[in-house]
Amino acid sequence: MITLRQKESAVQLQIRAEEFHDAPENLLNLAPRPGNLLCWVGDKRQIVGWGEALRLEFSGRHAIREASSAWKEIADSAVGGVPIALASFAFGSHSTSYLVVPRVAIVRDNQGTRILTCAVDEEPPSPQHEVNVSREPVTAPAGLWTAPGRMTQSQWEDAVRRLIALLKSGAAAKVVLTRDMVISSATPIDERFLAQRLHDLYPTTWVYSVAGLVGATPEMLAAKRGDTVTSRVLAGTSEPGNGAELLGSLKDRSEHHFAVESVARALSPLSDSLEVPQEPTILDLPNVTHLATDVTASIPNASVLDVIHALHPTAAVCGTPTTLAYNILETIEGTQRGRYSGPVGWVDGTGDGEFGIALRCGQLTDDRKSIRVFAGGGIMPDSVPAVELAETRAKMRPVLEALQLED
Ligand SMILES: C=C(O[C@@H]1C=C(C(=O)O)C=C[C@H]1O)C(=O)O
Repeated sequence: MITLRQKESAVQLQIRAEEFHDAPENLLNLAPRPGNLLCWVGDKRQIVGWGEALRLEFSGRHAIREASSAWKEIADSAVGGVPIALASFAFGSHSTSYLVVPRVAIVRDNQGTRILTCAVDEEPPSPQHEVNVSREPVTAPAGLWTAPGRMTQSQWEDAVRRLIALLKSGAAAKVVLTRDMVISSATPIDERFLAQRLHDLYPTTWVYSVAGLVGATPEMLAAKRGDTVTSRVLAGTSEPGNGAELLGSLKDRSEHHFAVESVARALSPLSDSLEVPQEPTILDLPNVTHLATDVTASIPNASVLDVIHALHPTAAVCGTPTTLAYNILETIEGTQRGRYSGPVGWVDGTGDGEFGIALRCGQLTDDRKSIRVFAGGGIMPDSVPAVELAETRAKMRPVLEALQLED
């Protein structure tokens, strides 16, 4: 595996691509061992990869922009096929972002299932051989326990109270506040198990695993195919089944409006045309119900990485106005979000790809014996701290349920 840090992209990717005849229904089962699963599993497209042919690391405020130009250079000089990478970007400028080209990737879309193998400056491995290697059995973790993260639940409620007071004094209109908790395990957590459970329990989400960040997001930051970009904005949350109440709630409608506005404002300068529905719809998930708006744009001459660079961070995960909200959340929340609430997804050599927002997820430690789970919610001047706390608990539920833990 070759790791490159910012601005070094003079490598040549070599690719082998073959049809995968008789591919199994479940591609996640193919990953041979825990520790290096790379995946993006949605209903229309599934990418399951393992091993790293190339890893690019970025940090600082321009991580996404730098990744975009590095990837373009690498993709343009690739030989043997169109490469694919999975990537996960930090929410803020303090943490590291990753773009990884899997050594082996199985890609399923409406054109069928393919095996891609990839290497830098050498012949890639045989695709057929790689899918027939022996596999370690997938294991459920045993002996799990939980502990608070940076704040206990009641400390977090206090932080929400302080934030509400600030918002009432006019410091910002909306700030998204995050909470974390830590799940520890006596045995290493197999991320193939976690990803499979998330997919089974939350089949309408996109399940991802990149460099130890594993989750199931319902929020599409940007999907780009040719010139067409779609973005699914979520903000405004209630218990499952309470869609009608959400549609009638002024607080949730304003919170949602801020998020849609931030996406429309970011896409507008790049777009030939932009469609923003007037009214939100309802997205029902097993753990929560959200207000949702699907924005569509026509954006020529840009890769999906350029589009997410323009979009991140949206008001759905940061707040309004962006810079004020960002500064406030850094002080009050104090949680190192890492790559939680940053863009996560895939990009191919043509610049097409899909990036969700890394929500409903946890970050595994290197030894996989613990996972830090994150969830947040948009706080408005009229928010109720106990309701916001319950919302974060519901948003943490996917990872807890997947690990067979109670809240
Ligand atoms: C911040 C999270 O979710 C975001 C915040 C929402 C809200 O405040 O209503 C809804 C969906 C997401 O955009 C999370 O899941 O951790």
